[in-house]
Amino acid sequence: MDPRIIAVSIFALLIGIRSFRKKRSTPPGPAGLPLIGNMFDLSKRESWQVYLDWSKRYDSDILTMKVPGAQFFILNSATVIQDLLVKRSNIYSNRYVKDALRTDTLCRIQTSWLIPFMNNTEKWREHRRLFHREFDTVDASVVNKAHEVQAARRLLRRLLTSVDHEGELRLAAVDAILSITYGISPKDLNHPFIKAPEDLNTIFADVARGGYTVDVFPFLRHLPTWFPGVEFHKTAQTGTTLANILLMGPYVQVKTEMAKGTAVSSVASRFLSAVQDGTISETEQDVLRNVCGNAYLGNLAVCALYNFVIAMALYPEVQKKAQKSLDTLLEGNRLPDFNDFSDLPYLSAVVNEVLRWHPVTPFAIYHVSTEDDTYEGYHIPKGAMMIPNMWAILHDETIFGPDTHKFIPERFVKADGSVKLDLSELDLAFGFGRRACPGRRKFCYTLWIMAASLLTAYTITDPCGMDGSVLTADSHLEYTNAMVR
Ligand code: HEM
Repeated sequence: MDPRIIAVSIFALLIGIRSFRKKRSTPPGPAGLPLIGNMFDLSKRESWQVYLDWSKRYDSDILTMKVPGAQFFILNSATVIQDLLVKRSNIYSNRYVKDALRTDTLCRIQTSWLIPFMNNTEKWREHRRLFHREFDTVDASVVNKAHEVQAARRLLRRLLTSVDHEGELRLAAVDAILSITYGISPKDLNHPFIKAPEDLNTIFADVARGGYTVDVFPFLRHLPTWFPGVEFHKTAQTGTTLANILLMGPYVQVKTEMAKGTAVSSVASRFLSAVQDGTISETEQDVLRNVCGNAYLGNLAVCALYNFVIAMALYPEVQKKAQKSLDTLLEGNRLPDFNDFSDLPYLSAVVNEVLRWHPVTPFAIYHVSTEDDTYEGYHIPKGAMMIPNMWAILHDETIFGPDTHKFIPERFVKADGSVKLDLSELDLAFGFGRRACPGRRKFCYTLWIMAASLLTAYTITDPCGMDGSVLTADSHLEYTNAMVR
C-alpha cells in the first residue's frame, strides 16, 4: 500500500480517537472512595464555598462527582449555568429520575402533586400555567397584596406584646401565604397548619442532602419495617401524612366555610366559586387545588425574613438609612402600603441584598438532563444531576461588585438613587430556565411589605448568638447545609 495512504489513515485515526476521548471526557472533580464514590464530598459543611474552592483547584467551572447510581455536575459560574440550564433548558428541565439515587424515600411520600418534583411533562406545564394565572397576574396581585398588607399589620400588632420574636416571624410568613391562598389566618403557632410545611420541608431537605442510607443502597427498602436502621419507612409515612395535611387541610376548610357563607376571598375561594358556577372543568379544579398546596409549601420564605432581621441588626447604618427613607415619606402619620413601593427604592435594594447575601436555596433544586449532551468537550450523560451553585454566583464579585460577603444594599442603587434591579428581577436568587421559581414575584412583595412595616414601627438591635454572645458584622454566621436553609 502507498505509504502516504497509510500515513494519512493513521493520522485520521489518531484525530478520531482524540476527538472521541474529548467527547467522552468528564469534568474534573475530587476522587471518590471505593463503593460509595463521592458520597461524603457531596455533603461537606458549607459545601457552596467548598465547591467554589474546588473550581479554583481543578481550574474548571464545572465539576463532577459520582455516587452509586448517579452522577452529579456542579455548576459554579453564571456562564455555565446560563449555557446549560437556561439556553439548553429543553434538555435540563427534568427533576429526579424515578428510582435514581435519593428518590427512594421521596417516592414513598405522595409527591405527585408537588410541582418541584414533577418531570418536564404536560402536567407540569399546566400546573405552572395556572400557578402563574392565580398568583402572578396583575388582577391576582391586587387581591393578594391586600392580604399581604394585612398579614404585615397583624405581625406588628403581635410584636407589641409577644416575646417570641422568632416565632412571630414564622407565623407571619405562613399567615401571608395562607391568607392569600385560602383566606385563612392562623392566630398562633399552635395552629395545625403552621408546622406541617416546616416539617415536610425538613424531610425533603434531609433527603436532598443524602440523609438516608436507602437512597444510596436501594436494596434496603426490601427490609421489614422493624429492622434496625430502616427509619426511612417511618419518615416516609410521616411525610405522607404531612403532604396530605398540606394538600387537603386548608382546602377542605375553605370548602366548609364556603358552604356556611363565611369564606374570605382567596385564590381557593375564587376557583371553588368557578366550580360551583360550572365555569371550570374537574381537571382544572384538581390542578388548582394542587397549585394552592404548592404555594402553601413555598412558605420557606420565612428563612429570608430571618435573614432580613439578622442583616438589620448587624448593619445598623443600613437600617437607619432605610428607616430615614420611610420616615421622610410617611412623616410618622401612617404605615406603609404597596402604593409607596416606587417611592422607596432603597428598601427594594435592601430586599434584593437580603436575597443575595445568604440565599435561602444555595443550590436551587437539582435539574436533571433528559438526553446525552456535550459541553466544552465534556460528556454529560442522560439522567445527570445538575447542581447550580447559586450561592457562588450570588457572591461573584464580577457580577455584584466588591465584598460580596458583606451586606451592602448600595450595590443595587444607581447614581441617581433609583434601584438597579426591580425586585422581581433578581432572578439569580430564584433558580433557572423553565424551572425558575414561579412564586418569586409574589414572594418579593411579601418580603418588601414585611420589611417596610417592621422598619416603620420598630428598630432591630442587639444581635446575639445561640449562646448569648454578641454578634457583629464580622461574626461568622453558620448556615445549615440543606436544600433550604
Ligand atoms: C425566599 C423565597 C423563595 C426563594 C429564594 C425561592 C427559590 C426557588 C428556587 C431556587 C427554586 C428552584 C428553581 C430551579 O429549579 O432552578 C424554586 C422552585 C419553586 N418555588 Fe420558590 N422560592 C421562594 C419562595 C417561593 C414561594 C413563596 C412560592 C409559592 C408561592 C414558591 C414556589 C415554588 C415552586 C412551586 C417551585 C417549583 C418550580 C418547578 O419545579 O417548576 N417559591 N424556588
